Amino acid sequence: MIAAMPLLAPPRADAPEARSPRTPPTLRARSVIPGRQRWEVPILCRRPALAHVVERFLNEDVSIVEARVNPVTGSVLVLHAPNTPSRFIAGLVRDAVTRSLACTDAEHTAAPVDAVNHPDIRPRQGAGAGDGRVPLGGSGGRPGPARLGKWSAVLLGGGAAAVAITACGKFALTVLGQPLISLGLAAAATAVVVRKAWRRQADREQPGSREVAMWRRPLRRIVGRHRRQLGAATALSVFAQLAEITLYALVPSIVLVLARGESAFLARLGVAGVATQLPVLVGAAALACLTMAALGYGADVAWRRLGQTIEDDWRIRTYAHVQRLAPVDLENERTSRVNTVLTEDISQLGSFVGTNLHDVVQLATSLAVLVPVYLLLAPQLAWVAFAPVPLVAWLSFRSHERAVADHVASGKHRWRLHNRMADNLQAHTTIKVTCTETHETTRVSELSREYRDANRSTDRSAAAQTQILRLSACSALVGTLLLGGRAVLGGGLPAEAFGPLIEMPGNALGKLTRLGTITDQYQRTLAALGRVQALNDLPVESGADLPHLPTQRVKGEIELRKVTFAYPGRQATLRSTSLAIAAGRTTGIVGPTGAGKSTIAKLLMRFRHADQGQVLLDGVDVRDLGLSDLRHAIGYVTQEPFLFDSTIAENIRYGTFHATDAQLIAAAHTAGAHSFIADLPAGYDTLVGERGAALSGGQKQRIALARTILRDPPIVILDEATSAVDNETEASIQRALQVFGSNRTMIVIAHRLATVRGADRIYVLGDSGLVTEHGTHEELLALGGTYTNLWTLQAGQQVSA
Ligand SMILES: Nc1ncnc2c1ncn2[C@@H]1O[C@H](COP(=O)(O)OP(=O)(O)OP(=O)(O)O)[C@@H](O)[C@H]1O
Repeated sequence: MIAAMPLLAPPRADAPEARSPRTPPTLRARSVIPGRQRWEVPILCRRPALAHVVERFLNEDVSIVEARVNPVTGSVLVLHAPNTPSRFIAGLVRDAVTRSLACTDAEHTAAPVDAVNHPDIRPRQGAGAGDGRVPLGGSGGRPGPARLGKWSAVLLGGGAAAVAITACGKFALTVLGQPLISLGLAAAATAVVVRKAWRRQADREQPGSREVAMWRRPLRRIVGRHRRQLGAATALSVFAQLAEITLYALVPSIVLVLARGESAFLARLGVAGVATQLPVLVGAAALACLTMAALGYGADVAWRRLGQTIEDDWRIRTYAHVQRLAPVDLENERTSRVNTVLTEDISQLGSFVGTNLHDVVQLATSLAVLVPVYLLLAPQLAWVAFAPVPLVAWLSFRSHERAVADHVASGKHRWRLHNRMADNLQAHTTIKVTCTETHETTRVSELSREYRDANRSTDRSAAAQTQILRLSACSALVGTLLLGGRAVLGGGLPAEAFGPLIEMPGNALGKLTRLGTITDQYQRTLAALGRVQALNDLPVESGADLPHLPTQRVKGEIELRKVTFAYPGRQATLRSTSLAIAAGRTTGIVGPTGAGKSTIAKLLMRFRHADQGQVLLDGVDVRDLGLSDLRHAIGYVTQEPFLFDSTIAENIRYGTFHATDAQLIAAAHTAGAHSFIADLPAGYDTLVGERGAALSGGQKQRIALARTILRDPPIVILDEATSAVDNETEASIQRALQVFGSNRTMIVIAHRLATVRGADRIYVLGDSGLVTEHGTHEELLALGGTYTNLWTLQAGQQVSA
């Protein structure tokens, strides 16, 4: 029996990280891909009890599908919905670790975490009777004592404030009645609310946005050279908002004129008598209404257009940059990350400008009007108008955070349901074969019901939050009516000055309710800008400015001189490899899988660079040749060629866009593709589908071969380019290629020795790209080495086949 030990022992001296639970734990991203993240958390290393609690906290979170913590390595694996922002998950991991660490404190004062199924976890003696569950508080899932402490503080603070106001209510009212003091207090309180919310959101959802915000004028970077458009959209927004405020001010004034008979202010302006004043005021209101609608429409269109222009601008610029990146930056999972930046992040920049900036300008205009108007016309009411500002700002942030959490919760259910349905559709044959239709229908119904229930509670809370926000915003209206009415009755405020002020705070506060969303969007935009900028900062392939190499001057003599090369983090693929490829001849390269044959082609095309040694073309190091010229001189056909989702003709013409139909068909003939293309109902106009899905492997290879033949480069590399075609077709392609290949440097990489049999020279590679044999087919057979063994083996296989 394992001896009982403290529930969560403090970090051991030999633990990799010993820190106070108050300092944020160190997290290092190991891999972050949509739907799956792996983090390294040193503090969890060799602390099984802590790791177990972190795992439980994470698995209790609705946004996480599954979490696994390895106490030996301190690695945390999180599986989640692919559309959940990865930063959000990172925040959850950090939060779970912090909360688990905080339990170390809590165990002194409250119920322990528990003695659940883990031998390391035992309640401390006298620490309270655990019920076998982690004490979680409400939706936040925080340990009870922490929440209790927070609420006690709120209650104590509220109580103290109430006592203070009762005790010195008159004094407080007198102080608040000073407009500048009330304005200052409201501004300070709002600043505190915004700052706290900003930090919370930045830490939980968008790490990195704070750093980007430190850049000088991030908005200016986003907008770039479209400042004029920004100015025009801003002006339209400001005037539309002024028209709206005017309308809000005119309506109560009209009612006032009707009630009191006449407006002294208008009479002083020469518009006397209610019969004249009424149509003037109504006309002004109608004009304000029209202006508001027209300018509002103009502003909306201008902002949307600006958003789209910015998006378009960034996308084109970034895409052009991505095209010039080294292939190494676009391999494997990096492609999906780059794709996310090009699509989602750049859309975020555009949509923030297109939708949220409009709101920001309107809010700023409302406050810019509200403050001086109140200070001028009714300074004694200013505190009523300003007091709800921090409260509404706080509620706006809270409701937005809740909305995000709700959205994540329902997103998890939606993801499960969609996954199940997509799986079932793909597995329809299996389901039919196993007669499990009813079973699957039941499973989908259950998931659908869970999703419906999750949505119901999300909808309820969203509706409640909207109304709570409205209610708080309306409190300003009630306060203004109450205190303003009393001031008018007491003679301290002229009714004519009070009328236009009634609706103004409500209008401004209504806009303030969007503050949470705007701040959140701003942070997302900053984080997106950071990623877009990082992509744009990646170095491009060098060599565009190197000496020109006209294709017609290329002879095609290639040499690898003691080349050593290793992919990052791998053993050397080529170790001091040397080989010479004669100009205008056909050279075969054979060898076991992984020997480095394709790597030689990549080095020649400068997709990668040799760590040592040189790759020479016509005696010049390829690094000293113009990149575009070098690649123009080489035609490279791979085993798995890429076909675009268009017609066969367009795919063959890709790169030689002006080729005539006759040239196109001639190339297809040489590649052995014409006969099968001609048999298709739409011939050369046949759509090949996504990545050539509507064609067989051998057909795709022949189209790619035709594409290179049409380009007519002086050097051609066929890297298993005909591996998927049958022997007979390959033999006929080879016959056709003999004409095409005369006076052209051809490098044929193949496993099937029959493919290279006719080559002028064949290199046999061994481990680490070492050349073990070379010569013609006959010379190699005479050697009786590896090549002979392979040939005998393959010939035997053919005979038995
Ligand atoms: N992008 C890469 N990153 C890391 N390692 C790589 C990469 N590409 C290839 N390798 C490794 O380099 C070695 C040589 O690969 P290469 O594709 O050149 O072999 P090959 O001789 O052409 O093999 P095959 O006959 O199977 O096509 C292999 O061990 C492979 O795993």
